[in-house]
Amino acid sequence: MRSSAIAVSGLRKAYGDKVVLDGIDFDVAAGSVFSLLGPNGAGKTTTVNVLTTLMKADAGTVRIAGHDVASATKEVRRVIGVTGQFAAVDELLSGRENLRLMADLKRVRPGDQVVTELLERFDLVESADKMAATYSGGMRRKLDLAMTLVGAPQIIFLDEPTTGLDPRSRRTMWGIVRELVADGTTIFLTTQYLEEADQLADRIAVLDQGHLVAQGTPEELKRQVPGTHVRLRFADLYELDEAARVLAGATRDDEELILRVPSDGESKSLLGLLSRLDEHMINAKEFSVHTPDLDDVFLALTGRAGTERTERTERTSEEAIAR
Ligand SMILES: Nc1ncnc2c1ncn2[C@@H]1O[C@H](COP(=O)(O)OP(=O)(O)OP(=O)(O)O)[C@@H](O)[C@H]1O
Repeated sequence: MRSSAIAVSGLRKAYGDKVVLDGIDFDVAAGSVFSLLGPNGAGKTTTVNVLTTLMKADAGTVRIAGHDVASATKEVRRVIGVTGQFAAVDELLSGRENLRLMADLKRVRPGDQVVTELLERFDLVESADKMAATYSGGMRRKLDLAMTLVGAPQIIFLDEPTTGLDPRSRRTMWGIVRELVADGTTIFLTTQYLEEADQLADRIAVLDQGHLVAQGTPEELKRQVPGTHVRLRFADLYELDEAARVLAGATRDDEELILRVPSDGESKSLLGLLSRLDEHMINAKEFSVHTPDLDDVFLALTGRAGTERTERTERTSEEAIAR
């Protein structure tokens, strides 16, 4: 069995009378990616702050590489790297100077060599001597992460590393995370993006209103929600009624005019389903086969949609209004 890089037990934290973490427990195996998933304000940054010694917990214990965060702050700081939502990058320095400063602070030798390697690894060589203020958001995040890697920490905390990044920069970040894990680094990643956790994490914990409402591998979490189904959208309630009568075992959403029909998703079953609708002269406006994803998990666990879906829905309705 792999040793534990992070062990959290009974962690509690409140701001005044607002309880943000209400006794949470989890364990992260060394060399794995653990993702803490939760909507805005769920307490992800608070968790990172406690785990990285920046904030004291009200109760509970946290061990990082075996060291207690409350009593062995120095030892903990020696083995971790932290990339926060608010980048530690000094805008008035160049990328190279920022890295050099970090290498000096951490007394990493030979500093120049480490800096050159990181600039190359993060594809920042061309802009290395430009002021960081001129960098794009994606470049700044890369520089921030490169600075975190100076001194090769065993355990890295990434607090929403891709929030606000375009899809291409997000994928670059994912690639870097995968490389780090391949080298044996442990990653603690917070994210609002279900897809990100699904892509990167060995284990996921879902934080909601102070509690971890689920923990497991992405596959285990997906198993907690209804399986593959066909989703049909109709023009009006009359068509929905008709379809619901014809297709046994379907569940309906009257507001959205949607019918969900359990299915294995194979072409033969789909053809059968469509033929039945056609025989009864029922037309579906939309037709899709849906395999459960982490969005469904979040919805099933918390009764609310995940952030990505909320954004997507808002965008769709804005687009609809614009049209
Ligand atoms: N220093 C503070 N004093 C009072 N309340 C705070 C403080 N820091 C955070 N909070 C509140 O605690 C809750 C959790 O905040 P936290 O930043 O940990 O959430 P988060 O999951 O990281 O959210 P986000 O995705 O928006 O970064 C929020 O409601 C926040 O407003």
